[in-house]
Amino acid sequence: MDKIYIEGLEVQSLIGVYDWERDATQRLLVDIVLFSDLSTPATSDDVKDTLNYAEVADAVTAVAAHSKFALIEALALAMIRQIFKQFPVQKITLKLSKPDILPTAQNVAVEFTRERNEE
Ligand SMILES: Nc1nc2c(c(=O)[nH]1)N=C([C@H](O)[C@@H](O)CO)CN2
Repeated sequence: MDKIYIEGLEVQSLIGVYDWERDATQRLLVDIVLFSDLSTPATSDDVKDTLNYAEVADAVTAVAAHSKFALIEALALAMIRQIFKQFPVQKITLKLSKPDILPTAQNVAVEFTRERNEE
């Protein structure tokens, strides 16, 4: 299956388990793989025939901005659900990173792969 990638998308969200995380938004990074047959847009050269990655990035950014989850797991799945709601994609892999949170680790992240109707 062909793929569209969105890598290192920076978003802001109110996220975290602890009280001190509930006052200000934090920087998160999102990596997304959209599994989609790209044969038609590759031939037509028309954005109407494909998943517009700019629109997907906007949708995910909005989910982050308007949510208040404790866990990055919950936010990641909410992002996947919104993509399935708005776009005709059959399968998604989404990795959500919280890179600024642990002083002794470069990154922490969760990753989900889901197919439409199995979230
Ligand atoms: N599996 C997870 N573990 C933890 C999370 C999380 O979202 N998923 N979050 C926290 C805190 O909010 C963390 O970011 C600060 O220690 C702890 N563990």
